[in-house]
Amino acid sequence: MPSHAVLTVDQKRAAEKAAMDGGISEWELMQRAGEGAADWVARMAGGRSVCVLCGPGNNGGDGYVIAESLRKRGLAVSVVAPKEPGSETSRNAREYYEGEVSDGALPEACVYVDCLFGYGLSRKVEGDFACLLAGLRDASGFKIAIDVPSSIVSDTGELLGPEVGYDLTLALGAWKRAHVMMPAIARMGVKRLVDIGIELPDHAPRMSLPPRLMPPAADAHKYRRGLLAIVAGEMLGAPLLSAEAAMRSGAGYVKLLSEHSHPDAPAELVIDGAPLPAALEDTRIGAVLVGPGLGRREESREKLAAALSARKPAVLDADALHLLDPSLLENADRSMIAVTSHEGELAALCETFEVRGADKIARAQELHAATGMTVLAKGPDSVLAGAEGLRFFTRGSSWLSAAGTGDVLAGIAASRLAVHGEPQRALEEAVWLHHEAARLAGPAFTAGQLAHAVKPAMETYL
Ligand SMILES: NC(=O)C1=CN([C@@H]2O[C@H](COP(=O)(O)OP(=O)(O)OC[C@H]3O[C@@H](n4cnc5c(N)ncnc54)[C@H](OP(=O)(O)O)[C@@H]3O)[C@@H](O)[C@H]2O)[C@@H](O)CC1
Ligand SMILES: Nc1ncnc2c1ncn2[C@@H]1O[C@H](COP(=O)(O)OP(=O)(O)O)[C@@H](O)[C@H]1O
Ligand SMILES: [K+]
Repeated sequence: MPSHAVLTVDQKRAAEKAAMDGGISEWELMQRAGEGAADWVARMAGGRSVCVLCGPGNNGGDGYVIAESLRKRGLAVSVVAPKEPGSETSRNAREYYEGEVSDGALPEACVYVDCLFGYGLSRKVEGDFACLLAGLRDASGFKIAIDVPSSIVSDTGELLGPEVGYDLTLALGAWKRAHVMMPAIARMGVKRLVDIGIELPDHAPRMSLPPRLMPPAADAHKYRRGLLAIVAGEMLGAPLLSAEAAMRSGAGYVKLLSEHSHPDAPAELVIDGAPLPAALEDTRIGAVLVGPGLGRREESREKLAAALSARKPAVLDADALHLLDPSLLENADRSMIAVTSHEGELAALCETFEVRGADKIARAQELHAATGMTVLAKGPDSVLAGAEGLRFFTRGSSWLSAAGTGDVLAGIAASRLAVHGEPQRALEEAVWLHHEAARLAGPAFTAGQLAHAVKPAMETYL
């Protein structure tokens, strides 16, 4: 089975070195990479012409192997290489390719394969390389990036040259950080992994895998399936959206803890008006959600304090993340807390807990390390940091960029937490269900419609 590890360049180089120390030559690895990529390119080309752009390093070496493989399959192939190969293995590859190589402008082709630079990109792309990439950006053919798009830094997703939009990106041997980070992923098109048969580190950060959900046990009842208590605050709409999603995500019983009446609340949502500390004493509560619509006043802080000192599995979202501070965490069971923060909330938490990570991945990881909470840093490049390590997700629908979709996510996560009590698993399941609900809801949905689509999304993973 291919590994789902997401590696830094150092980790990838170490894995390749270990394979070579084990007796596989670099040339053998390059042939595997090139042949595996050529299978995809041939499929996409469907007999049409292909142009391969080759750089001076091993990414360029892959390009010559791809070109030769396509040539042998009878395709019309052209190769452009502004500079001669510089490494021994890429020189082998250049000799292996029996066709013509030009160092001129980008020729016309139906499919372009970009092998200028892979994870070895070390500085701004300029001169002939930049001209070729600008030509590629403006060309109308199908564009395939090999390993990492040539203007993108593998470890950071940073752009160091012309911004080309690819249709397909083929990661060789392992996913790299750039394959999960914005803005890089927005330019990569569909992403696929080409297995080159090297062992990858067991405990590396990895892509999240689709969850496998279970129907309730034969002897289930509403409490055993999970009782979720949602703490209501100043604004009524947000916790109701969370509740709509939570009722469709597996919990057997969803309660809104609120001193106010909610005329718009659905009939199946129980409203408990008891004073909050007393309501939270119910030992049957499997999880608490606090934050959506909570407000940021002194009463809001008291509610958050009460929710945390109940020491139950909890999802913290929205206002709760602005109110949270080290003193509030003193009475809490941090290992049972799941946080769903967007960029602004993550920044606020990092400031409160003095976390200064260089990028989103580092911030999520360091916030988890500093607090013990399981942290989901949301967005098109959601990253989850918890006791089981880092998890990355493929990008969800951009229609999720609508008000209230975060309340829906928090409701799903809290519902899953009420079902099994495991924060990292709950957040992972929630992201998948959220993305699937968005896919099923199609374009231009409202947060309420998204919450309703969680029910059919559940079916996908049962
Ligand atoms: N190792 C293995 O086992 C396997 C590796 N594989 C493949 O190798 C790729 C990594 O290869 P790599 O390390 O040779 O780096 P690569 O991405 O080709 O670039 C380095 C070259 O580009 C140059 N250069 C950099 N930036 C530049 C710039 N802005 N402008 C101009 N030049 C620039 C740099 O030159 P220098 O900095 O030395 O001047 C050097 O010559 C990897 O992504 C995968 O595709 C697969 O075959 C599987 C097996
Ligand atoms: N462009 C996007 N592509 C994919 N997912 C997105 C995008 N923008 C937002 N999302 C997702 O939508 C949700 C928005 O949550 P949030 O910002 O808390 O919204 P709100 O506070 O209005 O409920 C998050 O789950 C986030 O990952
Ligand atoms: K490339």
